[in-house]
Amino acid sequence: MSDTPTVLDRICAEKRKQVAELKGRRTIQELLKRAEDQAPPRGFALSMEHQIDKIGYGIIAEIKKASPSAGVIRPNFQPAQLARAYQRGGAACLSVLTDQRFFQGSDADLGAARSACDLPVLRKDFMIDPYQIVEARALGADCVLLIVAALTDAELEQMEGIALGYGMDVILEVHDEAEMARAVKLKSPLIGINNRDLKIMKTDLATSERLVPLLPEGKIAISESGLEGPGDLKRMAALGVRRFLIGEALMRRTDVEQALKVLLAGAGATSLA
Ligand SMILES: O=C(O)c1ccccc1NCC(=O)[C@H](O)[C@H](O)COP(=O)(O)O
Repeated sequence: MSDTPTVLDRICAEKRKQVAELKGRRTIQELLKRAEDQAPPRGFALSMEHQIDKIGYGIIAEIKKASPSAGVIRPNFQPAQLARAYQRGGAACLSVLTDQRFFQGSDADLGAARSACDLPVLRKDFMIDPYQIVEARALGADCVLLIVAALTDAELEQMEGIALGYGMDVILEVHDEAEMARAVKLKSPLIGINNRDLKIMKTDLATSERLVPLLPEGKIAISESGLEGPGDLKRMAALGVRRFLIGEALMRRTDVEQALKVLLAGAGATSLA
């Protein structure tokens, strides 16, 4: 075992510093008040259900300017425009990266994207403290993602409980069998299977192929990362997977509405009117 910190270790260490600093600037009481003042969550899981009923796929389309694995992906980055285009293109939900240091995102990106459309929004960040869950709701987020590899069982349970208490949905992200065994003990049915190994930054769709058949009854797979073309969606659909988190492949295209429509049509989606 190497002691060299992985990318995920570095991101989480940085996040701990940021959250400690944020707590000094904005008290949890202020955040709780702001979270209470928000309109109710838009129903993230439900929106995927509806879109699967309508067109056969529930796509979480991601708004991400840059990433540790790819550097800057989309220099001309306009979250509100992208959100509207994704909605027209057939997305069920949005994922908005709010991490600044590694993804060049911001909380303002989430607000701009959510206000520009009717889609439910995942606050895509690295959640290491319950404070960030309250903050996500205070920003208007409809869903949070918890990376099982980054949290203890007690932390997962606590953060999931806070999010579900707000009526938000929770995606529990796993990358191997041991993480999946921990995730399925929690309440949320949404299990995000990340095809990207966050330790070595390699993507392999075989991860979904290996893990999806192990999911217990009642749990729902979302295949995440490295999905590029219609063939990838069909390959996953053969496993029964209909929910996908897709970022880079769409963000690299000038016209993301058209790119999403082409992706869906190529994968056999129906009635994309
Ligand atoms: O995308 C990265 O390079 C990355 C690196 C370290 C931690 C997380 C990372 N990505 C976050 C994501 O969840 C992806 O943006 C999402 O699954 C979409 O992936 P893709 O379609 O491959 O952009």
